[in-house]
Amino acid sequence: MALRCAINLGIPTAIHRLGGAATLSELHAALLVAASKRPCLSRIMTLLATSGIFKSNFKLYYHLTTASRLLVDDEDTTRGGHPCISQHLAVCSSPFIFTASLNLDEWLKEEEDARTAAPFAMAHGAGVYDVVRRDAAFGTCFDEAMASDSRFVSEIVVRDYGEVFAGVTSVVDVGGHNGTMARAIAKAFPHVRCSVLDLPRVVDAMPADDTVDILVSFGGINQY
Ligand SMILES: C[S@@+](CC[C@H](N)C(=O)[O-])C[C@H]1O[C@@H](n2cnc3c(N)ncnc32)[C@H](O)[C@@H]1O
Repeated sequence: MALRCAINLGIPTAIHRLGGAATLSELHAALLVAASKRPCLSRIMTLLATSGIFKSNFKLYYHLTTASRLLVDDEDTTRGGHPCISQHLAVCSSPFIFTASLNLDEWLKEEEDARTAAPFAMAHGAGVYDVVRRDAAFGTCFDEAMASDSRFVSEIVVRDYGEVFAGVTSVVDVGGHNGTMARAIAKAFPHVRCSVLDLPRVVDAMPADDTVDILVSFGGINQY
């Protein structure tokens, strides 16, 4: 929850704009934190420094770490190919997912069978994709989260795991969302013909180009 708070307040981006390290006073000046709540910000920063999200220099300066650099959401970094996974973490810590996670212990005790509801459905009476469809705000956050995750992972896949595609002539990214992964593979390995299969709602919003083939899935929706 402290991490969610830091992302929503824009703390990693503020530290980045202050040169990669910031004092509490500099953060106070940069963030929308009420004056009376400033001591609480100090506690949140201490907690996040203890967890390795930031590095504290005797509580004078808070530095970005490898982890929090991935949370910087700034045009100058994202345009330069710097990955940002804040959107993904925002969904993981959202009320919908948090409430679902409260059912994990009960869900683990149930034997798996066709009637077993996933933790998300236990909490909300509907699956993730039903809620994505009916709750516009959650749907937007979910789409942004998937897009940020794909940008992050696709960069690593093409950079570090290229040998996987040796001898492969075609790939279908099943549940490939907006096609970020398939486009990255097609661009890095032109000998691979790439297709993206996803639900009509997602496919309809997908930018069309001749890099990848777009396939519509009318199958049952996978649920968590
Ligand atoms: C968890 S997201 C993963 C997105 C992307 N592959 C990534 O790693 O970021 C799962 C994707 O599966 C899609 N999906 C769910 N049920 C599907 C189905 N029956 N057929 C095709 N895609 C489906 C969703 O729309 C969503 O884009």
